[in-house]
Amino acid sequence: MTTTTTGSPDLTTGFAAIPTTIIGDSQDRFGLPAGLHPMWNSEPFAGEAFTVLTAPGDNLGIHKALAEIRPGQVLVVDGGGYEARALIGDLVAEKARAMKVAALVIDGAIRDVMDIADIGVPVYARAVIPAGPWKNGPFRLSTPVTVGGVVVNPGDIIVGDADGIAVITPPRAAEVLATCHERLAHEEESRAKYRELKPND
Ligand SMILES: O=C([O-])CC(=O)C(=O)O
Ligand SMILES: [Mg+2]
Repeated sequence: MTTTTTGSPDLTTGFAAIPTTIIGDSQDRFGLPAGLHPMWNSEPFAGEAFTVLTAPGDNLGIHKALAEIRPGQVLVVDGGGYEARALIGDLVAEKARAMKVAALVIDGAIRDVMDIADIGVPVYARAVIPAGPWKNGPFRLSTPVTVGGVVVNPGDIIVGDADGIAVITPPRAAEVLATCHERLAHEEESRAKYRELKPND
């Protein structure tokens, strides 16, 4: 079954300026995939999820997804967390850049990591390994998936920064974004106060 609910572009853009830590804290510290890390020092991003569920180590579905994905969307791939075979490399990253994809979030491994940094598409994954992918399927597109233990539905808002990934469900997005702004203001107050502390205060 496919569930597609779309967040408004304004809300999605609004989240790009919010740290993933604050987003997590603003939704009871849920919605934060574990084990996926930025593969290079990319800029923060936010976009809607285009999901792929694939057999571990097989990227046929990723190629099919890149023919359908829209500019600004985030390709979210449930590869079952398999780390022994890369699901993408520089060629897939080149394709993603051409399609103006906001980022690639891979619950699996990648390769060609140096070239990917040059290409400039943010990529989050579990591991780097030279072994390449099979290209046989099976796969499903635009279906609910799990990445790093978090369910991602097509159209969920995906945010990434140096700390990792946050997932926001569109029906809660406006409320979560408002809570994020409150928390940012509160943290700024605490930060200012702590800066004034002297030893033994
Ligand atoms: O062979 C593949 O599909 C993965 C890869 O190395 C690339 O995308 O450059
Ligand atoms: Mg390659």
